[in-house]
Amino acid sequence: MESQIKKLSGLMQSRQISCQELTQNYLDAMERDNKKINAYVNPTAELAMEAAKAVDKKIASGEELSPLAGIPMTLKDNISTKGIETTCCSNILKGYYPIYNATVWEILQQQNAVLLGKTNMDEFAMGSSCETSCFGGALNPHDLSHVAGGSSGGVASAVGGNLAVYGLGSDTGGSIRQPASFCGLVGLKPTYGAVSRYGLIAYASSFDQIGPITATVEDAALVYDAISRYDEKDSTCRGNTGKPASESLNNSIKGKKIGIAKEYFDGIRDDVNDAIQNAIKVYESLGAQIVYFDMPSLKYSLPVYYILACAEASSNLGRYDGIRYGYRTPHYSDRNEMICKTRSEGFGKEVKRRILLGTYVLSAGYYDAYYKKAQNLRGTLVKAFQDAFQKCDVILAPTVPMTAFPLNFTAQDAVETYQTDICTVPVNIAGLPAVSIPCGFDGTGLPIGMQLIGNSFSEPTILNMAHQYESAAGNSVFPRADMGVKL
Ligand SMILES: NC(=O)C[C@H](N)C(=O)O
Repeated sequence: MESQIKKLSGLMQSRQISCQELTQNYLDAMERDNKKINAYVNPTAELAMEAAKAVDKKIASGEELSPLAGIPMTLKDNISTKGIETTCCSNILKGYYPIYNATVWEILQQQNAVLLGKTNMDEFAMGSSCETSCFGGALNPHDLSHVAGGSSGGVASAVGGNLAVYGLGSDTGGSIRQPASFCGLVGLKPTYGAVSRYGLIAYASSFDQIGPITATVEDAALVYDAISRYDEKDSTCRGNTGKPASESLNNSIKGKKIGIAKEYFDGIRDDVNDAIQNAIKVYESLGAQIVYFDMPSLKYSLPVYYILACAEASSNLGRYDGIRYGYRTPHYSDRNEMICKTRSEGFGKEVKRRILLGTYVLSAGYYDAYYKKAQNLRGTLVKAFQDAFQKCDVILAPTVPMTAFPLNFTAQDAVETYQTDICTVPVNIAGLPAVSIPCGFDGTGLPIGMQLIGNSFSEPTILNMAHQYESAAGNSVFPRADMGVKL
């Protein structure tokens, strides 16, 4: 599929459309369609037009610009934007205006990106449907009776509904890949440490990564190349020190080994399985070799993830106390009561559940039984992936065992919802990169996604494999919803 970023950049460079016209198209479409899908929680129309004006000036003066210059885009509402309200879609952060920018936003501003607004998400990124947002969930542009997914549901809803060309989300246990899969998009979760998280509001710091949600693989590669830079402000960040991913997309994949671990397919829906089997055939026709193996330790992924992520969340979210910023309860008699009431009133139900779970697994007496055991098993999973990459170049797996949930599905049973993260959490545990791409539809027309998982810093390889599939499978598996800006 043609890169949307390159196409629009070309139109602006050749003066067929100005950046102000393009941006206005998106703002008009947002005005008309955002109420249908609730993707944006904070549109930034004025700032967008200012940025667009500056881009038009630079184009007129002949300045050489990056392909991302003038491209209308969005940021998940947990990415700090100086002077622009950043809420994590939580009542406790309503009215919070960061005094500094996330590094990714600094980089994109330097590249003359045009921010259309901040998008919806599950509260503090905790959820798989976007429905834990204090603004109500973002809807799936392919079927408004279904969710966009989560937690970066607003980014996926906006890009899938043609209300942004691309967006940045964050992925702790699937939050970029799962909504991308639900909305028929490409979602890249980079290697832990490839992209700076400075200014990303923390959920679970040993898992969180920022990455793009886009309509095509080439777009994902272009955005990844722009943001994967070393940043001294994030001690876990080294950036991508290898070749740009966008330069490897057209490499032949003949002879590449694709690993299939049967555990990834346990309990997935038949139509999802069928779509992936078809994709495997496409890969075989491109000359790739399929290797099958077992990864029995994958079964520990869910408990390991939910124990460690909740433990880290309980610590990270300790900072919301009503003292320094964010919401403060209006009625209290002393400091303790103020903190207690602020947190009880400010956090939603799912966030409270995870803080309680995390505090429990870290408390004396339970630490060894849960937290320590989970840390040890994390090592086992890291090793299982290292062994797997002795046998193959990439692992192919479903992104989610099903397609987008109907509305309110996740409200019914928290544990059942956690289980739907079964295919996405393993790479976060091991710190690996993975890209989700569309590979078909279910019987009702909802998109199905599959993921390609690579070894650390192998983004060029997984994006090359994804791009080759995308080109061979054609537009039929890459749906565009009938709303927003028609390109
Ligand atoms: N944040 C994420 O990556 C989403 C995951 N479902 C979670 O709730 O933890």
